[in-house]
Amino acid sequence: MSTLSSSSSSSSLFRHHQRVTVSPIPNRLLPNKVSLESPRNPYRNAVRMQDGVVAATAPPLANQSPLKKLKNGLLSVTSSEEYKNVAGFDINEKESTVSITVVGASGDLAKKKIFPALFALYYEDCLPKHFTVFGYARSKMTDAELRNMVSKTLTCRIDKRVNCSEKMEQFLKRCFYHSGQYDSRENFAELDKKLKEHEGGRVPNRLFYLSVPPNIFIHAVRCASSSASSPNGWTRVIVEKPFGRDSESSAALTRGLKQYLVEDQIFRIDHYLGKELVENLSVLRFSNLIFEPLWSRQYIRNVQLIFSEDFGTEGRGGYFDNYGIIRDIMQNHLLQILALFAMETPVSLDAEDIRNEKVKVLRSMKPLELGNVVIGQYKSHTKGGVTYPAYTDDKTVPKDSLTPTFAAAALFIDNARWDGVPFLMKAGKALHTKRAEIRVQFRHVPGNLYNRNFGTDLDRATNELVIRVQPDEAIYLKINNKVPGLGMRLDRSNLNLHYAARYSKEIPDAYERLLLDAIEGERRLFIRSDELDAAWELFTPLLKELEEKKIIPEYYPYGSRGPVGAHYLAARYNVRWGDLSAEHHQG
Ligand SMILES: NC(=O)C1=CN([C@@H]2O[C@H](COP(=O)(O)OP(=O)(O)OC[C@H]3O[C@@H](n4cnc5c(N)ncnc54)[C@H](OP(=O)(O)O)[C@@H]3O)[C@@H](O)[C@H]2O)C=CC1
Ligand SMILES: O=C1O[C@H](COP(=O)(O)O)[C@@H](O)[C@H](O)[C@H]1O
Repeated sequence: MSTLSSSSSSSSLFRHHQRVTVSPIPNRLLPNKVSLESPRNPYRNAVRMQDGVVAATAPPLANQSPLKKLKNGLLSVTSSEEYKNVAGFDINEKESTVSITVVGASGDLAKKKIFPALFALYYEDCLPKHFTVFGYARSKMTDAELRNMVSKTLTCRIDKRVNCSEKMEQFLKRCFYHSGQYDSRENFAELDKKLKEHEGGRVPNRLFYLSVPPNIFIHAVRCASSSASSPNGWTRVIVEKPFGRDSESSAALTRGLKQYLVEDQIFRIDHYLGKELVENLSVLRFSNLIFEPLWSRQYIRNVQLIFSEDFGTEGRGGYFDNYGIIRDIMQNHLLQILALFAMETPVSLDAEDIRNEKVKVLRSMKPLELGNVVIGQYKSHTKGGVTYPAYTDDKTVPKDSLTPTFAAAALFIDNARWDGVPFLMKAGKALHTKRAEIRVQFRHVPGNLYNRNFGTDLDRATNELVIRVQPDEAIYLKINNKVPGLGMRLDRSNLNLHYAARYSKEIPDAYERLLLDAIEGERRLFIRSDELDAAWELFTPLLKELEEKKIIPEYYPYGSRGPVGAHYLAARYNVRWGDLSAEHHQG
């Protein structure tokens, strides 16, 4: 491992102009754009001086320039100023701290996802040395009551239970609460005072997580930015969806946020981008030779993006009825996956390069047409003596609601790579199974020598790549092979990367990755405002038409496979939904 040595053991590294030698870490070994202190920097301990001062090796903060200064493989500097110039890192920098304020801490998302994710990061030693978590909401609570509430939802990973309860206690001691109104500058100023006490004179960095209903976003941002933003560190705000309900309301939200924040401070979260297999999509495409050459209209017949849940909107009907499944899942989660799937190779893994490519895909797409969409709504169903409710049985949902709980759509990308390839999306609640997957169906083999072995149904013989995002993460490729023996019978088999079998490590929750990224200022997995605008442009005309024409959804029984209309839609493009074929269980 690379080491770092100093010619003196003095605690002040450059006090006497002593010469410091720093052995470089080859660029190729460093992860893309991580900060020195990042837990994702595998060399962070290697560059820590014995006296506790962090001295950076040349990369990653500096570009190639320090390498020019290398002599016998060592970087040589004489002063902190010179060090700062070559390494891009101020060795005398004051220690910093991160305060994470969960706005809406009494709510469902905070309890279910945000606090548990923060604890998991703490357990994994991924949070900075100095950090504090603050809950902020209107509910009256003491610090002890917050800790008690939070403690109920913290869990230890199955594969990592060592010291878990001690770690939980240590984590809870770092959690505090402040009760206040979301539109009160005074209340945020009180929060600011408390944050300062905990920051103890270090450079304060502040992250606000807006885990409140969307009508509160702007009030909270106004008050947080004017009364509780960091004076000399960074201030970032994570915003939860929904980002509006159409182009106009989304643009208004963006304008509102940008009155108080610059784009770089806004972290619009789409938690599907934090899922392991969605993150893996780019690795699969761009670090294997075998996929990218096939990744176009020349070899791909259709792409299917499928989301289903085996439960209804229970408990969230009030929110859901104003949005429906198209806004809840398709316009964000599935469209984001589509953009990552279809984008051209980005210039680099930098956030802006990736987001530039995603925007290009979205802007190359045609807005959805009503004729290419099927909507459904679940109705009550009795099975095995149990009666499952209809969507409209929810007391918070109007009895005559036409809000879709299911939708299927065909989308097209008008560019050279994807011209004519249907991208089919399907999303639904209260279906027979819970699953999210990407299915890529390849074209038939031209002049296939084995055609007669497949009978008349050539679709059965096409290769299909399945990326199962959840549950039971897997990537498998359906291929044709010969059944062993003297005859010539063909079979379908899966080349299967089954994560549970391949890796014993538990897969982190999406919120862990995204929170860590926000703390580190990594924007790659967050939605930029132009991406959001482009996404809404595709869906807004359709959503308006559905509502204006009061299109009646096709009713499907709770727990079923959804409306039959979805099959007709797919058939129009010569597609069969891969998740419904008899074989898909093999995966
Ligand atoms: N829950 C989930 O699984 C998901 C949620 N989201 C989004 O995350 C955000 C938070 O979600 P969730 O925790 O479920 O939301 P909640 O409805 O639980 O609201 C969070 C907190 O906000 C405050 N609040 C609620 N309603 C109002 C109101 N009308 N006026 C003022 N304050 C209010 C309450 O705190 P208090 O009364 O103490 O101030 C509540 O505890 C929302 O934007 C949601 O759309 C996104 C994806 C999934
Ligand atoms: O954003 C949302 O996602 C959840 C599904 O998330 P998952 O990580 O559990 O797959 C969905 O239930 C909810 O309606 C939607 O708002």
